[in-house]
Amino acid sequence: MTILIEQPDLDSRAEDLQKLSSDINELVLDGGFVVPKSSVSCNGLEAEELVSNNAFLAPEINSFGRLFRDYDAENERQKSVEEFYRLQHINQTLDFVKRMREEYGKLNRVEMSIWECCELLNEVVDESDPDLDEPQIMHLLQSAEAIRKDYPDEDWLHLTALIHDLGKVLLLPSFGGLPQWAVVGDTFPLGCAFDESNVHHKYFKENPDHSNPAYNTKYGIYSEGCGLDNVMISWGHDDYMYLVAKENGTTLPPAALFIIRYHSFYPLHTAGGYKHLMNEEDTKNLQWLRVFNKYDLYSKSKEPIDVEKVKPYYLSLIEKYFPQKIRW
Ligand SMILES: O[C@H]1[C@H](O)[C@@H](O)[C@H](O)[C@@H](O)[C@H]1O
Ligand SMILES: [Fe+2]
Ligand SMILES: [Fe+2]
Repeated sequence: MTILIEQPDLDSRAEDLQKLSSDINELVLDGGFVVPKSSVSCNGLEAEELVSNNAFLAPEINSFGRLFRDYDAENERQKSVEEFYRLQHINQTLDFVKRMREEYGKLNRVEMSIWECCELLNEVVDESDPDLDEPQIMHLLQSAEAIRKDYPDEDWLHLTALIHDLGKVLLLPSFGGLPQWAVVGDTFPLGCAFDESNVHHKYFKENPDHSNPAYNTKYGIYSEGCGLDNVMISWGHDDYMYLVAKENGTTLPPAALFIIRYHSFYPLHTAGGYKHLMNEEDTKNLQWLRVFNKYDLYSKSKEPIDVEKVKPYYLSLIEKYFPQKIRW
């Protein structure tokens, strides 16, 4: 027990509190990323072994003092998040996704390096996220540094974390200035019934595909085990960044591309919906995505990262896995 004999001045109390909160954060992070280390390499794709032993202890509260991904909480922020999902669920249709993929697949808008894009992301605000109001570059670095700490030898995972949300530049005018509902938020397949594992599922009722008999059955236009590569997923930052990485000839492994492409597909990777569309390869890659997801979600905190300090490391990874200038 501690006995306080003197009332500390306000400044030093504020400092103490800050220190305490950063210690707690440190603890939460340490406790939050307990994933068994192993020497598995990505090419061996033995993440399964790694995940099944996963002793993961997730932190319970986000930096607003609330549960992570609590879409039913009663507060102002949730109201705007819900409005975001209403628009997203009404406007994402199979036809829209097809048009977007074709249009953005041309990669004829901008030429720049990966790091330049990281810096651009600071201009971007994500209205779908109930857990984050820090600049996006902090989120990239926080998730990359957290996964690097637990998987020091898997440098491909560090870079994957750094770039996974870069597709959010679609919100910027030079990338077409798409509306939030066409860029962020959880993703889901089009061309088959909307599963109840989607958050705020009720708003799909107003989506024109909902009443189309070709699209509103369990399989819709797909078949059992057809593979996610053949499924049209709602358009946004995931699929765009996947296209950018792939078409610019990244040497990142397939698991990295899978993570980038499906990291917002919570209805599948967290809620377990739509599994009937997966093939064997998806099942293997999903193990890595699940590892990644913990770091993506639970590293969101107020703990700042010294950008200049870590920048040289990430520049070396970018150089290893990407050409200098790439097409966006
Ligand atoms: O609000 C979040 C955020 O926008 C993430 O970047 C995305 O990956 C999530 O799935 C989404 O729900
Ligand atoms: Fe994301
Ligand atoms: Fe993210």
